Amino acid sequence: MLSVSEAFNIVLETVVDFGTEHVEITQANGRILRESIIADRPFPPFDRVTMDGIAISFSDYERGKKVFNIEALQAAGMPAKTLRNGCIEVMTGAILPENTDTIIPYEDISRQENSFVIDKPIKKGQNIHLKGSDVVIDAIMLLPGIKITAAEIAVLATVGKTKALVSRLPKVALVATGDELVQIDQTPLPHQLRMSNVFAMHSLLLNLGVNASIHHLIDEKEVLQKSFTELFASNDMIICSGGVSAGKFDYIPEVLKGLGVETRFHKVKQRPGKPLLFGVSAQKVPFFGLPGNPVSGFMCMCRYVLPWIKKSMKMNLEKPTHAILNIDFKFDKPLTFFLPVKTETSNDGYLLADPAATNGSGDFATLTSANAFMELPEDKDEFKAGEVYSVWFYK
Ligand SMILES: Nc1nc2c(c(=O)[nH]1)N[C@H]1C(S)=C(S)[C@@H](COP(=O)(O)OP(=O)(O)OC[C@H]3O[C@@H](n4cnc5c(N)ncnc54)[C@H](O)[C@@H]3O)O[C@H]1N2
Ligand code: MOO
Repeated sequence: MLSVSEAFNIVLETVVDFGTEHVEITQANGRILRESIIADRPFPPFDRVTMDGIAISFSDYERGKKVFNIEALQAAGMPAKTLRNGCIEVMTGAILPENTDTIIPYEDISRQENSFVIDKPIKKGQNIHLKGSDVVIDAIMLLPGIKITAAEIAVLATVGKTKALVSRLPKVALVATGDELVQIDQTPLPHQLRMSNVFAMHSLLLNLGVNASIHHLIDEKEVLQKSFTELFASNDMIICSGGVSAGKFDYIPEVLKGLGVETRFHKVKQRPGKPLLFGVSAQKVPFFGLPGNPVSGFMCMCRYVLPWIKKSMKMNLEKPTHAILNIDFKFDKPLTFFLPVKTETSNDGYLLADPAATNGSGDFATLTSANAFMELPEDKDEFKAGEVYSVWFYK
């Protein structure tokens, strides 16, 4: 049986490319950029006044001049005026007037009829945001692979991009299998359940901006065979919940084989989620067969499926976050254990993880009081408070 890292590597080896598309800047939030964004001008594009006040030539002040005649007003949006020998009133955001090199705010001057008197010591070049001091022209401002957020949107806007080239989003089918499942708007009989798993998975996908169609298939080989044939033909990936363990009606591995889907692995040394199956169709459409137990499927989404989607969207994968286990914990099976934890930053800045009380992999209600899974390695049985392990966030 594979370890978590072996299984993860196999999953990442089979990433695909969903292609690219152009989207309007107002629709680009959360999408993965696929082009370099180049500065079409220096930033700031001109020497920019940063305080309301007056612009002078420092050499006049250096020679002992304290009273400056007001020659003109230079507001933001006006072309540059030229100083003769007094001062020009300037507003924040204005281009620096010609022949000036120093800005003195109103707070440090007093008005005398048609002049300003400098009341406080000043420094040459003060209160000017120099042209190109943030970014030089032709510099790369954004690289492909980043997630577009508000900060990147401002950059796109400032270089005049009305549209951005981003990764196309995959077309995903989410499939719930099992005769015990009913739709969520139905009242289940005593032996039935509402199909919660696929809706949780749908929500995890939405965090990446990815939508998915939701399907329910009953445990009948012919139904599974026919439906999966159609789903493989019309989707970029299939995420299936249930039917992958050892039960008499767990037909998924057999059905996949019949469809020519190559199983890359089935079962991983982990709890929950041991029966995880991963396969790839002849057309390179991946199939994630997640165990039906709700916490298992949820964890496998966070640990395997979402990173696969991120990498296929050519997103730079962030390094795993680490947290400090806050109380001792024991797990004595030779499996990696994914412990639901609630993380909190201590007053001295450490990320602490408190295990959430759970009844195991069927207890999805516990996930509401946690926000991450802590990955406890298979080669240890005892985990001590103060030890550091990686965490996979879902909130
Ligand atoms: N003899 C063995 N039995 C089991 C093994 C094993 O290795 N040998 N593995 C156990 C583990 S671990 C898990 S996890 C489950 C996984 O089983 P399946 O993937 O076949 O899932 P199902 O049997 O279809 O369902 C399990 C459980 O989850 C509920 N479920 C399924 N889908 C949904 C859904 N969409 N929404 C809500 N709940 C769902 C289902 O009703 C079952 O209670 O197998 C163990 N058994
Ligand atoms: O994945 Mo199973 O959930 O270990 O119970």
